[in-house]
Amino acid sequence: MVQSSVLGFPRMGKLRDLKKATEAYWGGKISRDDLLAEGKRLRLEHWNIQKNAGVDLIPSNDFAFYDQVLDHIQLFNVIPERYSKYNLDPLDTYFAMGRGLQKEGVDVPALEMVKWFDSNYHYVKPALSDNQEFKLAADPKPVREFLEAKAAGIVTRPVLLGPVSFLALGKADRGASLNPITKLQDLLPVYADLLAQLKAAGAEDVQIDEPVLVFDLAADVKAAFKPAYEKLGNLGDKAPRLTLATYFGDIVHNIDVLSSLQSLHAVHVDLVRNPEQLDTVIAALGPNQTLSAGVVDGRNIWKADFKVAIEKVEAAIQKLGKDRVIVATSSSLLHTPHTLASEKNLDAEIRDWFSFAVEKLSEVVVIAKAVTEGPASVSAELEANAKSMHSRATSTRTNDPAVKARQAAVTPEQHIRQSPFPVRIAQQTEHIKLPKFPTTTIGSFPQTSQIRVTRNKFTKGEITAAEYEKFIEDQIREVVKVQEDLDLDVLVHGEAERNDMVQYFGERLTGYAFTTHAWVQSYGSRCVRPPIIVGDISRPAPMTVKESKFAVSITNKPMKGMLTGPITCLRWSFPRNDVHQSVQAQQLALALRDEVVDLEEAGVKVIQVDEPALREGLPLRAGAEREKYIKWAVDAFKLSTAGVTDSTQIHSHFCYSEFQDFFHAIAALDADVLSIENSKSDAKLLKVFVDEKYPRHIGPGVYDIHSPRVPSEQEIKDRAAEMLAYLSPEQLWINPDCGLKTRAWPETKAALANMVAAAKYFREKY
Ligand SMILES: CN1c2c(nc(N)[nH]c2=O)NC[C@@H]1CNc1ccc(C(=O)N[C@@H](CCC(=O)N[C@@H](CCC(=O)N[C@@H](CCC(=O)O)C(=O)O)C(=O)O)C(=O)O)cc1
Ligand SMILES: N[C@@H](CCS)C(=O)O
Ligand SMILES: [Zn+2]
Repeated sequence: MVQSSVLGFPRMGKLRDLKKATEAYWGGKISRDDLLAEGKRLRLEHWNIQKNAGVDLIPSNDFAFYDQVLDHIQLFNVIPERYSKYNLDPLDTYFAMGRGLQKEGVDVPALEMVKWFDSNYHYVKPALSDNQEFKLAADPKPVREFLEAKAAGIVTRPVLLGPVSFLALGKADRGASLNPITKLQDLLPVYADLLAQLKAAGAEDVQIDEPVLVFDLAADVKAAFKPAYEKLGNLGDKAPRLTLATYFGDIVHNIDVLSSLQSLHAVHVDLVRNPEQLDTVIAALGPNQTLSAGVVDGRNIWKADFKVAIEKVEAAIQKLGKDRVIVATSSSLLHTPHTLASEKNLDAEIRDWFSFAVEKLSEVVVIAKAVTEGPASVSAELEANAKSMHSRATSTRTNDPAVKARQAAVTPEQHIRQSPFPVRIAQQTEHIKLPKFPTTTIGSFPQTSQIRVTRNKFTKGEITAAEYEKFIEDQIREVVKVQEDLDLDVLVHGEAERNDMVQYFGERLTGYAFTTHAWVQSYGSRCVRPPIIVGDISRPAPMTVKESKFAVSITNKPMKGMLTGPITCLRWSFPRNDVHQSVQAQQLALALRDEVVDLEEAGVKVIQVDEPALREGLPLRAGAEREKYIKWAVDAFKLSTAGVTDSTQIHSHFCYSEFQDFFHAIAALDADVLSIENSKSDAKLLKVFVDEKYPRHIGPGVYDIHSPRVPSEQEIKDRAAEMLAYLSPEQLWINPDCGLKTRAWPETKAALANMVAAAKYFREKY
C-alpha cells in the first residue's frame, strides 16, 4: 500500500488564532496558561483535520509558537547567556530570543532572523558560542507533542530539524569564531537521546529534515552527513525509523551523500520543483529504502495536476514497488494558507483552480489511493481534477494580447537611465537639496489598530470611500508632521493606505486574484496574504499617485514616492506556474514603469522601488540558473525605474538580503540610493562596497525595526562610525533597517529622534 504523508501543516489556524493569542499574551491580555491552551487546541484541531482527511503519516512538532528553528534552539539549549541570565520563564526566554525584550530591567535584542531558503518565511538563526554545550530540554517538546496527539488517538510522525541542517543554518554568536559544524559530535548524543525518548513514547517513524542538502555544501558540512546518520540511523530498537526530508531543490549534486546513508528508512525529495531528480535518487536508494515522493506543491496554491503527479509516483513504483513509495506534499504546508473554504468572494472559475493546505491533504490521499487501488477507485476525483486543469489551461482570463504586444515591443534602451550616475547625482543635488548624511525612513509608519480597523470598516462598506480617503489624508498629515518635527530630511507618506506592500499592488493590478482569509506566516506572529497571479498583468489606473501627490502638497521637504518592485511583487505573490517567472516579472515591471513616470509627473522627486525579495529569488545553487535569474530580475527592476529624468532620484530598499554573493546584482540595478538592512550584521560586510568601488549612495540600516527596543543615540553613532570605516561621508545615508509598520508610535518617535541626533552629530563632525 502506498501511504500518504504531509511534511508539516500551517499553525496559525483558520482565523489566525495563534497570531491573536500570541499577541494577546505579549500585550499582557492573556496568561501563559491561556496561550499554552490555545496552542494545544490548535495542534489537536490540525491533527484531526489531517486524520479526517485520511492522511496516513501526520506530522507533529511542526507547531511552534514563534518559529520551528527557534524551538530547536531551546530544545538543545543553544541559548546565549544574554537571554538565560535573566532566568525568565522558558516561554519568555523563547520569545526574548525571537523578538527581543526591553522590560523591567531586561534589555536584550532578538537573535538574527533570516529567510528560510527561498521562501518568504523567516527563521531564527542559531547562534553558537565557542564553548557551546548542548543539553536536551527536560520534557522535550517533540516528545510532549507526540504524546499529546497519541492521547487524542492519533499516532504522528514527529518532525525534527536534522543536526547537520541545524548547525549549517546557524552561525557563530557575537564575539565567537567557531564553525558550527565542528560541534556535530557534541550534538549527536542529544539527538540520540531525543530519538530514544520518542521511541519510548511510541514513535515508530520520525521525519528528520535536512533541507541544506539542496545547497552547494561546504566540504565539512557535506562530510558531516555520513557520521551523523551512521550514528542516528543505527540506534537499533532504541530509535524510530528515520525519513530524511529535503525540499525546495534537488539533491542530485549531493547524491553521493545519500548513497552513504543506508541506515535511513526513507528519503523525501521535492518532485514539484525538481521532477528530473527522480531517477537519480531512486538509483541511490538502498534495497530496503523507501522514497517519499513530494508531488503536491507545498509552496503554491495551484491544484495538483493528478495526471502528472500520478505519472511521477507510478514511475517510482515501477522501480521500487508499492511498499517502498510514499505520496507526500513537496514541503511543509506552512507556506500555504489554511483552507479555501474560508474564501467566499472568489470567482467560481478561478476558485476551481486553487488548493490550500486543507485541500492539499485530500490531494495526497487521492493520489495515494489512485496508485494503490487503481484509478477507478477515485475516478470521480480524477475526472473533476482533469476538468479543473482544462478550465485553467483554456481560460481567456489568463491571456491578454495587449500585454503580450507591449512585452514584444520592449527595447534594451528602455532599461537604461538617460545619463550615468555622476551626471544624475549632480542634477539631483540641485533639484532635491539635501544635507550630508541625509536621514530618511523606509516608507511605512506604524500601522495602528485604528488604521486597520478603519480599513476593515471601509472594506465591509461600513464607511464610505470619501470617509476612508479623508481618514488616510489625516494619517498622512500626521505622519508628515511627525517627520517634520523630528527634522528628518526625506519624508515619506507612511503607507497607511496599504494593507501590505505586495497585496496592495495585487489588488490594483489586472491579472491578480486576491483572498480574504488566505494568510501565511511570515515570521513570529506576523502573517501576509499573498495575492495570486492568475493571468497576464497590467495596470488599469495609477495605484499610489493620489496619496503621494497629497503628501507632496503638504510639505516643503522632499517626499519619497513608494513602490514595491517587480520581483518582490512576483515573489511575495503566489505566482503562476504555467508561465515562466521572467515573463510575469516583465509584465509587473511595465505596470510599475507607468506608475514611476506618473509619480514623477505628479511632482515626486524621489521614488523608492523596494526589492527586498530580489535576493530571495536567487536560485539556491550557484551556476547558470542563477546568472539567468539575475539577468531577468535586474532587467525587470531597470525597466520599471529607467523611465524618469536624471533629476529624479531612484532609491531601492533591501532587507533580508545577504548581499555578499549578490553584490553585482544590486550594483547592476543602477539605483541612485540603496537602503539595506545592516543593523544586526557586522559592518565589515560593507567592505564589499569598497572592494567593488561602489560609486552610488547607500543607507545601511542603523537600527533593527523588528523589535520594540529603542536604540540609544550613542548606539546609532557607533553603528554609523563603523560604517564610515567602509563608506565615504558623501555616500552615507542614515535610516532604519526597514519600514516601521510593525512598531508602535512611542518607540518609533524615540528611535528616530536618536537617529536624527546621530546624523546631526556626523554632519557637524565632517
Ligand atoms: C517586509 N516584509 C514583508 C514580507 N512579505 C510581504 N508580503 N509584506 C511585507 O511587508 N516579507 C518580509 C517582510 C516580513 N515582514 C512583515 C512585517 C509585517 C507584517 C504584518 O504586519 N502583517 C500583518 C497583516 C498585514 C495586513 O495585511 N493587514 C491588513 C489586514 C489587517 C487585519 O488583520 N484586519 C483584521 C481586522 C482589523 C482589526 O481588527 O485589526 C482582520 O482581518 O481580522 C490591513 O492592514 O488591512 C499582521 O497582522 O500579521 C507581515 C510581514
Ligand atoms: N516600504 C516598505 C518596505 C518594507 S521591506 C515599508 O517601509 O514597509
Ligand atoms: Zn524592508
